Amino acid sequence: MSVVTGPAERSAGPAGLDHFRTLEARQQPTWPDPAALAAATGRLAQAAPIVVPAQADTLTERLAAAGRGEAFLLQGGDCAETFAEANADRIRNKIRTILQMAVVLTHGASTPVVKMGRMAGQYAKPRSSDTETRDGVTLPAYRGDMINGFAFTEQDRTPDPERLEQAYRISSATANVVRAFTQGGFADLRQVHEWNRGFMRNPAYARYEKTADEIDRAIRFMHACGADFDALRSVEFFLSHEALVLDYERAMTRTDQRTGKAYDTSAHFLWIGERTRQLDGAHVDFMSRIANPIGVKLGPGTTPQDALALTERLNPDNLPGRLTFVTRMGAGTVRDVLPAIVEAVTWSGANVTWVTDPMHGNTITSASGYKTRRLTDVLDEVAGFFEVHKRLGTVPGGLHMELTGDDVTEVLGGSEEISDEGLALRYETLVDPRLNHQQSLELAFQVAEMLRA
Ligand SMILES: O=C[C@H](O)[C@H](O)COP(=O)(O)O
Ligand SMILES: C=C(OP(=O)(O)O)C(=O)O
Repeated sequence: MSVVTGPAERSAGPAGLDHFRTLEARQQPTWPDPAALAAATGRLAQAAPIVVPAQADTLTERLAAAGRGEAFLLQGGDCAETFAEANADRIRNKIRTILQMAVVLTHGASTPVVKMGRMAGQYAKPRSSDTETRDGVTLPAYRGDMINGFAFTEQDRTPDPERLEQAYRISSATANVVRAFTQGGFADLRQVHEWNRGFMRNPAYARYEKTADEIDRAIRFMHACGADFDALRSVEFFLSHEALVLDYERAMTRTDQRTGKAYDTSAHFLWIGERTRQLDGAHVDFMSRIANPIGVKLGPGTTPQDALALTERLNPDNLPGRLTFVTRMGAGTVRDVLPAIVEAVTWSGANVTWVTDPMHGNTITSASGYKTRRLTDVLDEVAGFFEVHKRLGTVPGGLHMELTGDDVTEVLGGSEEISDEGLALRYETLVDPRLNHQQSLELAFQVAEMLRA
């Protein structure tokens, strides 16, 4: 835990943007060389933005619609992106998975699905412990490629500010590839539906055939009505990550010429994690001063008072779409803890978009020692989230998932059953387990059924 320090010339930045430097900032790296940090963030402060403020404003409108039940958010991507895997194949696979899920969810929800990647910036992780010990050797914990390397050597594990610039360059390149895939015909609705049909060829997935048939018929109906499918060849796709490393987020913040407001141009949407959402902490202060749409993760220890205080602090103007609460309670807890929070916020009149993260409250260690999750728990938390909102007459606005487009074996279960022994086959995540491509699609089909119900 440390107070973030930075170059003096920015300590009195516009609109108190640097006030966070006087507050406690949890989960920050201990940079060994302050001069190198100042040089790196100074260069970042001059760099071109990754996203522009107008796109962030568009997302605020989309999230407001999700808050009213007129759209549904699908946010997904790696737990921790890595520099090594920021290549076209991996990015394409992830986008394809999200697009496939989105078609199924659009059908289930009968509303537009807002598509958002945990991508192009998800390079920093909060950790339970500052250090890791192996065979009697203790080194700093791996905190994400933006900070240090995964290899267990002193050199790799020492936080290196040059990595902030590398994260910026790789995120910019990723954003470019994302735009190429989502604007260039790859997103064609008919093609995406064909991929889902391919998924159905596996007998294990026959139970989803009815939904696929219905989507088929809907597409043929649209075609018969003369729908312009060429206009559906590109999709809106937004970028997001956890705003954890405040030196990076501050350096990427620019004043918007149109409005004079500050926007963090590292992503359209940023969220504060469960471990850094202290009301008087640096993260909440910094995020209260930027105009992007933002999220806060709420774990099972959240009280209704905590949630209310966050709405007042982070969205004093009560702008719809500005604030999303991403609840991650755990399958066994969501039905007990979530109702009081939703009720209190709803009664206060605060505009909040409610999203479920069914991953982070359901992490377990397998008998074979892997950090994993059960697909059944993930689905159960989503079901609990829908049940609570249905009971209260409030709006379940979306899903926040850790997933990948590849055939990894990190989460237990699924129709192509991944067992405890199977985890070792392709366990590739550097921090938390992700749904693989097939599991992600299965989840989408099951959530579509919940949405229709
Ligand atoms: O993604 C969430 C956290 O970074 C992660 O769960 C922390 O994991 P740890 O307990 O292994 O540090
Ligand atoms: C760390 C994360 O989640 P949480 O803050 O909910 O634990 C995350 O989403 O990567």
